[in-house]
Amino acid sequence: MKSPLVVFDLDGTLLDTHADLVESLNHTIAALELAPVNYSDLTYLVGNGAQVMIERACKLRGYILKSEELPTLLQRFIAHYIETMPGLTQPYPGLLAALDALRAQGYKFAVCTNKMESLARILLERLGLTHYFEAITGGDTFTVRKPNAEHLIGTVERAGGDLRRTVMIGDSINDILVARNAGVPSIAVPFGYSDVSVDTLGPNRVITHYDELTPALVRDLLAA
Ligand SMILES: O=C(O)COP(=O)(O)O
Ligand SMILES: [Mg+2]
Repeated sequence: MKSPLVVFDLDGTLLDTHADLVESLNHTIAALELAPVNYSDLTYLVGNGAQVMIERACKLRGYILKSEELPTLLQRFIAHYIETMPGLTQPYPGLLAALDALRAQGYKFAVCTNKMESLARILLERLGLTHYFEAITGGDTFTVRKPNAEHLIGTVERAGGDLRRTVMIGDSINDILVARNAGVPSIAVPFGYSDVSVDTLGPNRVITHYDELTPALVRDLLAA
């Protein structure tokens, strides 16, 4: 039988990326002389990748981006973000202890993020976390991305897992929806980037700290 798999979203779930996202995003929109965004704006901006984040930040500042302006801005964001990473980004409290405890019981892990795969890989590598994950997929890995079920299904395949023995954990609507669309139980965390309270998204469970992500919890969700 295949090992049980826990699939993690990245921004706002595994890692608190807010300070660096704000900084690189503000560097990007400064090229248009737009006023900076702040941390609380991220709940609306993050969750669909860098391109959407830039588009929404411009909209928030009353500027409707022309499609031909986007590639240059995206490159500006990517260059700044790569140079900064890992910056102030850190795993959320208790994450590493939870991963170690689950791993000791035979659980495997993967990352399913709408961040670009290359950025996710660089960030996890610079934080020394890559070794935890059997697979890392991003918003540009497949032809579709979260909340499309195929993003999660493809991630589980690459990780050598079994969809029937998989749990998804995330901070926003796309994570709960991708789990539902793929028929996988979900756990929501309230400390990331959701503009609505995560319990209204309909996850199977909400945990407020990683000390609640125990082998017993994952086992219960898989058994249900
Ligand atoms: O970068 C984003 O906008 C979203 O990233 P996430 O899917 O890891 O939350
Ligand atoms: Mg997220």
